[in-house]
Amino acid sequence: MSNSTPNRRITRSTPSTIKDLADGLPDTPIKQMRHPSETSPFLPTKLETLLLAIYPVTLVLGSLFSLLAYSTRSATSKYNPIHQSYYPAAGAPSYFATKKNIFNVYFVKKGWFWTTLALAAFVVTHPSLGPSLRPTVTRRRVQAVARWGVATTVWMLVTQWCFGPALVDRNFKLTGGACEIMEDPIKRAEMGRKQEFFTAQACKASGGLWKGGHDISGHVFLLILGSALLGMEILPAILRARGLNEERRVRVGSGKVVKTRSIVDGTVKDTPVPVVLTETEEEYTKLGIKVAVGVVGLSWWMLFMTAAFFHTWFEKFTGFLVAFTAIFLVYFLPRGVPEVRAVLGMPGL
Ligand SMILES: CCCCCCCC/C=C\CCCCCCCC(=O)SCCNC(=O)CCNC(=O)[C@H](O)C(C)(C)COP(=O)(O)OP(=O)(O)OC[C@H]1O[C@@H](n2cnc3c(N)ncnc32)[C@H](O)[C@@H]1OP(=O)(O)O
Repeated sequence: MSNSTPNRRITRSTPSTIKDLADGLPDTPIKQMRHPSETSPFLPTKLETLLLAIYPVTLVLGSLFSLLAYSTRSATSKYNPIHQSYYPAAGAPSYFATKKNIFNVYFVKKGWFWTTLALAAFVVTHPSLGPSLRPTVTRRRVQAVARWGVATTVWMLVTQWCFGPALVDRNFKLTGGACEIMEDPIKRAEMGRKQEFFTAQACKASGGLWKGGHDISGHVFLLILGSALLGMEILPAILRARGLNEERRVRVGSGKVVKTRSIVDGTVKDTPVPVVLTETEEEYTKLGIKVAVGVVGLSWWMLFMTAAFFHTWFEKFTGFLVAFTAIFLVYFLPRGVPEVRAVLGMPGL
């Protein structure tokens, strides 16, 4: 079919580059070479697939580890699904199998803060988004903050507050869960007055047991979403620093699927200019990347530990599924929908 089809929407006005002119022509062999594949823009590139595959592989390996490792089989306490941990904690197979381990308390339980801090460090220091360490507002910085905003909204709705209890708590109740105050008669009476506790946090804080429903793993969700967010943001910068550039596919206003190099529909306005950095700026740039890589690395380790010592297979699977849905919304939907891309942009473009 040629580009002159009457109902095809063409958003460009006057062709200003050779690429623009080529896009206006019928499908010639040259043009077909420029669009060698019409693969869905919603799908990750090969490198992204490989990197994203680390998550399910980590979950499976962690779960297998807990089944096979000598330390878990010989531990004096067993995994208790009601306490959601090895109980009593003193007999847990590893320091990382206890809820009070320092990385859980200060890193995962404050995970969104660390993710935000690492992203902020990258956004203010990396020259691909704006002048290093200067408070200049650039399109790329605004779009990076917009992507963070969407991810933060999803994190909040899933784990913190969704016009009342968070989605994980609502799901827990919908699947038959409830808060059971077992021992303390005063607390039991208090629970009677309040009818019931609606969130896992309120329930546990009152000494109750949050049991009976399906508890989507908040750890798996947060660790995957936070580290993938950082990974997807810094990947183009890391690749470019090594002289590489993995082409992603996007759908442009005319409906065509093209490689990112060919975007000419106005959703990306400027081309990267080579930046010359002072030594200090370069130091900060490297530091920004290092902080992000550090947070990604620790998140991966904690994901592995979570897979090995906490939750059921199904709880980990649903945590993974919800995180991947959010990653799709922030990083893959914009590739296929130009209107969303105009707002959220794409890292490195
Ligand atoms: C480009 C960006 C620009 C930004 C611009 C803005 C301007 C900035 C100015 C300045 C910047 C700096 C400021 C930024 C501010 C940012 C805003 C914030 O983000 S502040 C929010 C901080 N709060 C968090 O981060 C909470 C994160 N935590 C959570 O969401 C939850 O705690 C979550 C999801 C991690 C987990 O919830 P679960 O622990 O209740 O549930 P389950 O994962 O299902 O676990 C069940 C049980 O199993 C244990 N468990 C599971 N895995 C474990 C593991 N691996 N180790 C130990 N225990 C484990 C858990 O501890 C839990 O037990 P048990 O409830 O504690 O009794």
